[in-house]
Amino acid sequence: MSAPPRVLTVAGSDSGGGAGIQADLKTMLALGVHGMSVVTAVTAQNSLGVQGAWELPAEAVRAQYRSVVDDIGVQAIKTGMLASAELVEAVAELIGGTDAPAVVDPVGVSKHGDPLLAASALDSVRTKLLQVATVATPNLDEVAQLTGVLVESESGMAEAAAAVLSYGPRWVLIKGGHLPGDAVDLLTDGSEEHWLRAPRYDNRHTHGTGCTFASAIASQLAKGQTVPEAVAAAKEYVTGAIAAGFALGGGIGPVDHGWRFRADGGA
Ligand SMILES: Nc1ncnc2c1ncn2[C@@H]1O[C@H](COP(=O)(O)OP(=O)(O)OP(=O)(O)O)[C@@H](O)[C@H]1O
Ligand SMILES: Cc1ncc(COP(=O)(O)O)c(N)n1
Repeated sequence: MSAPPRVLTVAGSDSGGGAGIQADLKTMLALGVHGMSVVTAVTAQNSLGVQGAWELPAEAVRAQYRSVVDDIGVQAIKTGMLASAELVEAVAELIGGTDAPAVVDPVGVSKHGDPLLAASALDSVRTKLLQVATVATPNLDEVAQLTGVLVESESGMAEAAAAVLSYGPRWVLIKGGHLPGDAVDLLTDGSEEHWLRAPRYDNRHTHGTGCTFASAIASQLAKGQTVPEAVAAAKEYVTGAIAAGFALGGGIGPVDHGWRFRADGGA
């Protein structure tokens, strides 16, 4: 049997299993690729928030990355929580030296508002990490932090996209999930514009949406799709996962990474 495409996530661990490394690996399994991980930080986290976070030394991050890339190889990479300027710079350098598309989710804070990236790392994200991204996937809060552009409606998304593209990613996906109305995102490389629209589900259990979306894009890229094809397929997957999100614990539950298996009556 031939091996499935291989996808690497470089991200933080979410002990609650809804976001971070755990969301990424579940998404990769659901989309039929072989998921691998470089852990950047460990969080003590649940449906109520982040109770603690511990960053790994840059040396441990580099060693995990080399172990995977040098032996197994990767067809796509996804980055999530990178915690500090030192880790952002180390990861940007590693990705820059690897011949695989990279989906960069510039994670800043958790859904509960807990910081997952030091303020002192923002400049490294702007000048080092975005440059090596094939697709950058900021939400509107991350757009504001990185570029100063405040988006209050769909009409502001193109300006936000141009501001992010000025830092060098090939494509940017501006996620409008935090706006009212339909869940609308804009994908552009500065010449093509693709608007992705889905119904908004009135479901508070949306922990992990951003991680899931970015990992789904990386999985589809690893299968050989173009960026617009990969983002369209990933949008369909994340929308189904949000629609099926379920309650766990006393707060915000996770999206359902296994919704397609369950829809088929399996799992
Ligand atoms: N209630 C919802 N119903 C349908 N789609 C949604 C909903 N909320 C967000 N989305 C979509 O989910 C995807 C992720 O967007 P979002 O803006 O939530 O990312 P994010 O804030 O980075 O996620 P996270 O908070 O997990 O980091 C986008 O395609 C967005 O349009
Ligand atoms: C380790 C880790 N990575 C990313 C997120 C963002 O996900 P969300 O915004 O849904 O909390 C998170 N909460 N934890």
